[in-house]
Amino acid sequence: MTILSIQHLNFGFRGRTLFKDAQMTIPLPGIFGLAAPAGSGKTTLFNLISGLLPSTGVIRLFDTPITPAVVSQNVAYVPNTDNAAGMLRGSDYVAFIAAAQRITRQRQTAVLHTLGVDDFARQRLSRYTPGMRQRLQMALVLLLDRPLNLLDEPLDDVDPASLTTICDAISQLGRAGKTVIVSTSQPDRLVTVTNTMFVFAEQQILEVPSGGTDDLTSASDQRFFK
Ligand SMILES: Nc1ncnc2c1ncn2[C@@H]1O[C@H](COP(=O)(O)OP(=O)(O)OP(=O)(O)O)[C@@H](O)[C@H]1O
Repeated sequence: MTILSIQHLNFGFRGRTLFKDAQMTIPLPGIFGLAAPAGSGKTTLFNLISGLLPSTGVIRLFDTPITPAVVSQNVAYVPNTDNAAGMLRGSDYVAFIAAAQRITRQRQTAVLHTLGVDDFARQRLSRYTPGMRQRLQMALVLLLDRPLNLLDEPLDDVDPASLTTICDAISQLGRAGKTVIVSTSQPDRLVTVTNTMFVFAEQQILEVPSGGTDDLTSASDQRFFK
């Protein structure tokens, strides 16, 4: 069963083409990077995979064309946006989602502890640093326990301790047989979790087989990376 298959993807905004007859395939579970400069289409690709944007292409998850039901059963998507529910405490936010998803209190407690979120769970989300916000989001990803996880820049701009903690959680997902796609505009931050990267070049999505960030210089324009 193929995890993700994208064929003949065409998409752009206001006359700017981001993807032109692009393909992308993930045949087996694993951890994958999506390394591209700011503004090149990483968030757009995640929105297309999760059906939030319409495309003319064919996108299949687990051999099934995407529908809201297929996405909600199989995908955890962490967008790279500030949480709108800023007045909520982190613990309330987790409890709200855990109740909707029927996740036990025991599992919540264990996962929040693993991510070190229990240290600041009582604080309001509006006071969170990027590292705290991403650790909380990562805790939710572990709790949701979905086969495909789309993480939009969870490592960019976080403090060193959060970087290590989040990388450990991503590795944990990989060991559990989940698939994770981690976008970044700072590919050096991904090297401890994967050396398999997708990059964008000439409106195509290319897989860089291995070798970490060295290969990115030839596949994409390194000047644009932060
Ligand atoms: N709703 C929209 N309407 C018009 N243009 C958009 C819209 N969303 C994104 N774009 C444009 O599409 C391009 C790709 O944006 P996208 O957010 O997918 O890039 P990105 O690689 O995720 O960037 P970043 O690293 O800054 O998050 C950008 O030029 C952006 O301005």
